[in-house]
Amino acid sequence: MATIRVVGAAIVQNGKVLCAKRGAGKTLAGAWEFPGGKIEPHETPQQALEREIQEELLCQVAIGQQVNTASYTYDFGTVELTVFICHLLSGEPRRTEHEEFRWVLPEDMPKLQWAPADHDAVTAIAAMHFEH
Ligand SMILES: Nc1nc2c([nH]c(=O)n2[C@H]2C[C@H](O)[C@@H](COP(=O)(O)OP(=O)(O)OP(=O)(O)O)O2)c(=O)[nH]1
Repeated sequence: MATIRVVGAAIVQNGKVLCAKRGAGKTLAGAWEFPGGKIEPHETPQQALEREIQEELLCQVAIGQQVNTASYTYDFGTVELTVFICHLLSGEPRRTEHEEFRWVLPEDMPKLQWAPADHDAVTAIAAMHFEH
């Protein structure tokens, strides 16, 4: 099975990170994730992330430091997830497909039930400190 290349945004505001709960009826329903999605063949990871955030959260982000890339094999295929630290440029994130949004302090993020591909990124971000 082909690898599914995915990008996720850890959007930071006031020292907290936006965590998003996947909606019912989707793969990995109810799991927490970073907003984002699949990278199209012609896109860089950053281009894909800008597009996905615009489409899914109806706002614009500045993409910063790459946190990590990690792979996890689900029953439907292998997801290769790259996570970036992002900041809001304009607009406020709005829910169009997620069940819930939560702004969470980095150290509290590991308490949520994350999609398995996200665990290393969450551990890395949990050790970071952002300006309030
Ligand atoms: N956006 C996002 N996807 C993630 C994360 N962790 C993780 O395993 N995934 C998986 C879920 C999906 O299988 C795939 C991302 O595709 P997508 O965001 O386009 O998902 P989707 O629900 O629209 O598509 P589908 O898989 O339900 O067909 O990667 C994450 O932190 N963010």
